[in-house]
Amino acid sequence: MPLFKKAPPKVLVPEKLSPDGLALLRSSLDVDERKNLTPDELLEIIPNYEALLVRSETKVTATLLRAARNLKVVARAGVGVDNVDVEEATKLGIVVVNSPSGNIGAAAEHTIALLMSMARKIPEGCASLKAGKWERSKFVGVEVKGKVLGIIGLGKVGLTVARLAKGLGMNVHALDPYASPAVAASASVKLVSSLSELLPLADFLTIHTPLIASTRGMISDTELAQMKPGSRILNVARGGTIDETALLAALESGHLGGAAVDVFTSEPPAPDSTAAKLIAHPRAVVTPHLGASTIEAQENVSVDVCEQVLEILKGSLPRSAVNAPLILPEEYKKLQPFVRLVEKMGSLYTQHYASTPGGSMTLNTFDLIYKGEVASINNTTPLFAALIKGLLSPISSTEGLNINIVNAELVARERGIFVSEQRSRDPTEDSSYSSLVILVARPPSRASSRAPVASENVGATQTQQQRIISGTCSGDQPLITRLGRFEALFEPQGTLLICENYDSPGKIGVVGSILGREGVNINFMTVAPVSSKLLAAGDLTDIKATKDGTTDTTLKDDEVSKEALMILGIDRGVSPDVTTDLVKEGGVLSACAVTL
Ligand SMILES: NC(=O)c1ccc[n+]([C@@H]2O[C@H](COP(=O)([O-])OP(=O)(O)OC[C@H]3O[C@@H](n4cnc5c(N)ncnc54)[C@H](O)[C@@H]3O)[C@@H](O)[C@H]2O)c1
Ligand SMILES: O=C(O)[C@H](O)COP(=O)(O)O
Repeated sequence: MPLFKKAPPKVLVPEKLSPDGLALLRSSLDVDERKNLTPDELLEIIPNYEALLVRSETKVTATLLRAARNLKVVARAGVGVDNVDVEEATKLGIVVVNSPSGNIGAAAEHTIALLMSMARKIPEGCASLKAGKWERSKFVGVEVKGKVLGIIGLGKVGLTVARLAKGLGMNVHALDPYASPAVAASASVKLVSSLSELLPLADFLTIHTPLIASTRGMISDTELAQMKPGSRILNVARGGTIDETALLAALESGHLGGAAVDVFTSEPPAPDSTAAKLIAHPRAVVTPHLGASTIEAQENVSVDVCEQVLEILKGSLPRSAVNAPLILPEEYKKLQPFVRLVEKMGSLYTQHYASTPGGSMTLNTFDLIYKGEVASINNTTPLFAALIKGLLSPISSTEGLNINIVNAELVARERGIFVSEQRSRDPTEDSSYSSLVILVARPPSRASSRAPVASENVGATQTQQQRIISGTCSGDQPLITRLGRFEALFEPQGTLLICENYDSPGKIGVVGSILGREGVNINFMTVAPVSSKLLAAGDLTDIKATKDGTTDTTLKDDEVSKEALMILGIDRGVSPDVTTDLVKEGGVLSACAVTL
């Protein structure tokens, strides 16, 4: 069965990405590889695409994002998202994902390769030999063993570089105000507390920070002057962390013994720029942003982001959204089935309750209650977003309403939907389920669109029985366990016909023949009786509550227990005429079709 019901979503790939990831997309998406597009060409075609896959060359500007009417995701096949206007993407509800660790090893190894090249003058020796010369005494290098490597930024790449450098026998000192002393100690790295402490120590200095306000121009004339004469510097992080003019001057004056640079303030550097002069300097070893350019790293990042693109276009959670609350990888597996469940519950709510004649979304204030094991999920933002998406997707065009974890709260606020999330770690009242999610509609009130998850006490909801849906997950499979006053057990999947009726002989046959007349096949059927707990509690007013919140005065007390919901899985949607006939001719109390 195709993954997407309509035409496959279109994906634009304007840069070279490893085919391994793209192969994952091609079976279900329309992948368009268009290299060497000018910014104007990109702007012109971007409205046709739902996903954009880039590396560091494509500038994903605010103008481009605003023009991208159908864009749901920008995937950066790499770490740095400095070429993407993440703030604008967030405002527009476009998810930005990256691959935070796919190229770490490659970047660290490239740093070591440049370090050794610079120490042993490999590029110069190589160029000289290729030019037909044999100049052995000209290219005498230095050993790195026993030398001090200073690292600025002891994150993923910095720490990997530290470990590799320790293997080469170097003494490693690092400056990173946010690094864990325990992690540094585990890699035998001595943490220092300031640049002025680190710079005079280092024989080699390497930068591994992001380019942010505190690191822009972090190494300039003053800092270079504090380094040992003849020391060497490396930048495989981001252009702009080292001031290129100051670096060129320090090389020209002979103060620095060498510089190895993979990244530049402007890429590719303009012909007459300072960076171009730096590149031309004889003691500079340079590469054109090749830190992540290994077959392995490109496979890693490509597969990583392509998987995420598929997830997002299917409406699921991305692993590494840059502009969304972080979902811990260990929570992802646990969360995913519940995200699907809650979205289905929201959609069922709108289609079942809002489809009541005269019904509407007037009950727009909800309790979303997590009970049992699901209550231990710390980050419930994806569940909140799934509810908003489920509630609204049946009543809005998918193009217009691009709800995701990034913009759900804003959309909810704009739509006047208020959700109070509550949790109870107590076992669920129905001990056969280890987790239950309960959605209860409350009379409208003005509150925050998303009240904090806090309460351990969910007793307050017990009187709000009318519009209530509860569900659980069996493995990865969402199941609805309660719909209104009926105890159910069905998969919220496909088109379902939900009929309320008196549980009497022959009813199923009549419904079946009306559907047969219309050429509708029944795939499965289940009957949901009135909740035994409600009957035991004897609150008949509550039991007699109708779907639209009023009380059914025609229902005799002894008839209550005979009521049931008939839930039929059918192979297509049915017209309102069919549901009207079911009530008129089939003798059911109410009927509605939902597609989940
Ligand atoms: N050349 C390439 O192809 C290539 C490949 C991969 C990564 N990178 C770049 O390498 C850099 C590091 O990547 P990462 O994945 O290790 O990032 P990371 O976020 O894991 O690590 C960055 C570290 O810098 C530290 N830091 C932040 N501000 C600092 C400051 N003012 N002083 C000292 N330390 C500071 C942070 O605490 C963090 O530990 C990034 O700029 C990334 O874009 C380049
Ligand atoms: O941020 C990154 O991942 C690196 O700088 C690699 O960039 P690239 O994908 O353009 O090689």
